[in-house]
Amino acid sequence: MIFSRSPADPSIRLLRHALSQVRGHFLRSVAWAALRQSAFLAMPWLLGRAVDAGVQAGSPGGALLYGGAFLAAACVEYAGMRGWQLWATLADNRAGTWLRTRLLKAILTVDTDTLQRRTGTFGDLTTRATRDVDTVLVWIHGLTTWVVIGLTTLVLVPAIGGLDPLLLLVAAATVPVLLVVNRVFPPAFGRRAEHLAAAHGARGSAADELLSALLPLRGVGADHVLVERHHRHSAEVTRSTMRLASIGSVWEAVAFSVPLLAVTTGLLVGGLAVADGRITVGALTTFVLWMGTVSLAVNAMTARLGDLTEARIAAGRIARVLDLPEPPRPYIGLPERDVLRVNGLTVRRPDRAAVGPLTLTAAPGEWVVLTGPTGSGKSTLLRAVAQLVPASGNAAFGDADLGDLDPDQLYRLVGLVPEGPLLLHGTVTENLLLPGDRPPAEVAAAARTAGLDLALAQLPDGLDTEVGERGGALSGGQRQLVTLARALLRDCPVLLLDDVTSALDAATEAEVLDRLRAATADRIVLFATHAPAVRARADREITLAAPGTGSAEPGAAAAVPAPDAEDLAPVRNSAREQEPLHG
Ligand SMILES: Nc1ncnc2c1ncn2[C@@H]1O[C@H](COP(=O)(O)OP(=O)(O)OP(=O)(O)O)[C@@H](O)[C@H]1O
Repeated sequence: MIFSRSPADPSIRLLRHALSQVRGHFLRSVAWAALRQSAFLAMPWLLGRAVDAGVQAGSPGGALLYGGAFLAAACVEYAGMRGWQLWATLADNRAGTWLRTRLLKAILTVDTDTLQRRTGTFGDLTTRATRDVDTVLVWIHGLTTWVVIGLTTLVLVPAIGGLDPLLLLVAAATVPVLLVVNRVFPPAFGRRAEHLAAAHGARGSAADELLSALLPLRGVGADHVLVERHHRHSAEVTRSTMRLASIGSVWEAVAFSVPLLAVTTGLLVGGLAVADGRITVGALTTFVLWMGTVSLAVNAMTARLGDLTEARIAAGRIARVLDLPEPPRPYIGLPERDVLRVNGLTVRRPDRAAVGPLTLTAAPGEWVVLTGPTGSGKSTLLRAVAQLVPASGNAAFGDADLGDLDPDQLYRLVGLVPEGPLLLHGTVTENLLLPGDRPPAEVAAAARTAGLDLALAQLPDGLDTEVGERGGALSGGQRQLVTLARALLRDCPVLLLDDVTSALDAATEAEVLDRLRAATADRIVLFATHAPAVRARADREITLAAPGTGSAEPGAAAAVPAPDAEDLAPVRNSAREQEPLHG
């Protein structure tokens, strides 16, 4: 039924795509399900024949023969069921891995602004990668059931008609009732399922925030706000779950009672037919068992319709993230070192003052400081240079526009160290090697350049020190040094450093900056900061205007020479780039 929908619908497109990834496993599960259902449908007939041979014809040999055939069919049914479930499970597992891998790739390659705009929020990415993917997998797993339902209809319509047309009429009478039931319930079920998915998403965000911000907010006595917010979202999840369950239970109960009523009616009608001698006791036995199968098939159909409704909603939520990445770009030949040219880079966000424009040219070995009032856009512009935020204007390395590069190639070229250092649970070394393995000598050199050796001297296990949850077992300054060393290990020709020394004491900061300056003699460094020590070591400085006050003309954020250490009066805004101080 999914295939009848418009392929333009992203959720249907995604469901189809996920299914096509596991076509082989799915078809095998279909074959096993068909085998299982054939045996399952034959069993009532064989039992009926055994009853007739034994009871009606008084032939123990015949009863034994049909009884044996019944057992053989039961064995085939058992084997078929195992094969069906095994291949269906393999199919949904593989589809899950494929979906999660795509989702993670998409999240890693897309900029956070776009992600937020398209998905509405950051936090429920977790829900998309877990609950939503699982919902799609339930649908894939249950899809084979349609084969079972189809086979049951194909076989049982003529078979029950062959027993007695009146019995077929009783069985057929259930169909319009079920059609009505399945027309009434899915829309309401779908709306409530959507509400539940959104509630899970909001709770995911609240949980994320609770984990990441609990400590800082506890410091100002506001941690209860996070806890209460999480409770509120949890309560909404409970309410939505109950609302969905209440309609789901009515739907299932109605769908279950209709075939049961049909069985009861069938027994009455069948009993009369036996009394009239129109059918045998064995045929009545067969009919009653087959009606049980009809009841199972109807239940399964109801459940599968519910799965499809939920899977479409979940797939739509996943598709909103998956549709984000740009098509893959080919690798292009690039020089090891070249000039960085930023031309009119401007970030515009809804309801916010534009940030930029930023225009600059920097040659290998140059340090350019980006300074300006709080909120003037230093971090945003660094992220825009790194292509992590959509921006107008452009940034190029030599002749290559950074926006045209494959993300992997881009991040070998441009290393961004963001303002808030992020470490993962593990040792210092493990955190340094997150981007990839490097020889110990290189790790030691990067650690030294970043001044990590100074910090490590205070730590019990040096590079093997455990950093704790999100680096919480290190000081803020130590965390900054680890993230700086991690970026240095990438040996990128362009380094974008966002206030990476803000948590260091003056002496450590001076030492780290001197080492960094020496180690980046052939690299371009763009440093966003207010720090006098950095500004004193820079070749040039670009001062951004306060938010909302900048000129719309390119060059409003232009470069001026960096001040000397002792001459750190506020720098002027200038619309022209001035001569560098050094080299
Ligand atoms: N994800 C976002 N969505 C919308 N606006 C944002 C986002 N991130 C930052 N901004 C806004 O962009 C502006 C520039 O922020 P940015 O962090 O670049 O400033 P900054 O100069 O680095 O500030 P600071 O000196 O405080 O680090 C601010 O007004 C900020 O509120």
